[in-house]
Amino acid sequence: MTQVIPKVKHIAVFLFVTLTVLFILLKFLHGIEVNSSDENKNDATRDLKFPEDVQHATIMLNDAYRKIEALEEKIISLEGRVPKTYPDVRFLNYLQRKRILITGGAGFVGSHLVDKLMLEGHEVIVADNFYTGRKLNVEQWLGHENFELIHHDIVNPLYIEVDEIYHLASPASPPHYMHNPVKTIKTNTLGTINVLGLARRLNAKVLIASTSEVYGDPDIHPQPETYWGHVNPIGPRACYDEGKRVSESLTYAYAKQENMQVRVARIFNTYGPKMHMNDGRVVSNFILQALQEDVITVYGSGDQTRSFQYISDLIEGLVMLMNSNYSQPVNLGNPIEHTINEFATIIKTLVGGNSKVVHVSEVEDDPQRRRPDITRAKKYLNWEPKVDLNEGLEKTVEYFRQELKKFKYTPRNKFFISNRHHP
Ligand SMILES: O=C(O)[C@H]1O[C@H](OP(=O)(O)OP(=O)(O)OC[C@H]2O[C@@H](n3ccc(=O)[nH]c3=O)[C@H](O)[C@@H]2O)[C@H](O)[C@@H](O)[C@@H]1O
Repeated sequence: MTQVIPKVKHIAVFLFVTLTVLFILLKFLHGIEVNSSDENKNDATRDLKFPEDVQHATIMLNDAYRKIEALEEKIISLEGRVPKTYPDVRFLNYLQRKRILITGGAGFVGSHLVDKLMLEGHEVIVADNFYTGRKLNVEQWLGHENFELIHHDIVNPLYIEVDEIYHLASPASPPHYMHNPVKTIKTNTLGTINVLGLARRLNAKVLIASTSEVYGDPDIHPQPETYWGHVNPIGPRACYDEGKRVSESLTYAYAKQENMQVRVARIFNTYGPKMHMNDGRVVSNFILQALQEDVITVYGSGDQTRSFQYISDLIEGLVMLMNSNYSQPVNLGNPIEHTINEFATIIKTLVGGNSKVVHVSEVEDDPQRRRPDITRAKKYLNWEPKVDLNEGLEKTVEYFRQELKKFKYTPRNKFFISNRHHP
């Protein structure tokens, strides 16, 4: 028995020591665990911070993308507005090169004249109030050393130095000139006085753009320049018809009194690319209506007639008249005449599609027949139109087709919304 007790004592001591070691070991291990879980906690905290960083970086990246996109757009728009290369212009020495002012040079006719005179090597200054003209029309010349664009309303005097002046400033489409008849009269009276005054001061040659509308609703057919016309002086078209008649009167009064060199072009219905989508005249209306399979609107019976000339023929005629020695009025137009009904069929056939021709109410004082007698132009300028109606219309249809891709046209509201950003 005495031998058993020490054995038990030994076992108890052994157990005590073992348990104590185990306890210390466990304690130690627990300590490690606690520490390592703290470290994990720190890692976790770091993990929590990381998404914030990513979020922040993403915001910055998106911001950078937006800025790059804006810059790219700006570059595209600048490249579009200021071409790196200009069309080749002829070189003229200082004796041949003229400095030419075109009032209304950003309009339909004016901008085509700009192209011709620039290509010939002259210096061209355009003065336009952008009432119906558009910078877009002369965009290809912006920045060219021979070209200058002035935002100026010719109702106010203009003081510059030039050798020749083409005075084209005036709204020309009936809905445009009737929209603000007083302004139309001012442009054709005060505007013409300012132009003639400038020409007198500079001893410059001046060409005034007049119109077939000075013949009004003619009772002589076709119309020679010697015909005095049949105009209602108080009708809705009077602002334009009478405005242009006064413009002509002023021109010949100045010429006689001040011994000036003047030219007067009586322009008949003209069409072609660069016409405003919202021009409102028959050519642009019918083409746009046909292209969009909308109804083709004939005003009145459609038996009234017009004779249509292509823009390049007119431009050639204007320059030939300016360069001639002939100072009396000259008709510039195509003598091939069509009724408006025939014209609707021509457009329908050319464009195709399923547009219906509808007759709507007639326009007050609408001239019933119009066709130029171009004997004078042939004799004194050796000019006659060259472009066939179908050929000219094909180019014009193609132009409007492209315009429709760029703009949404809403004829009812008479405005259109750009599909692309215009600066
Ligand atoms: O170019 C000319 O000689 C002159 O004539 C035009 O006047 P207008 O001939 O009445 O021009 P449009 O508006 O094109 O009208 C031509 C004919 O088509 C008709 N029309 C016009 C638009 C339309 O949608 N439907 C339609 O039947 C008119 O009633 C008119 O009988 C312009 O007023 C002038 O700028 C220009 O000087």
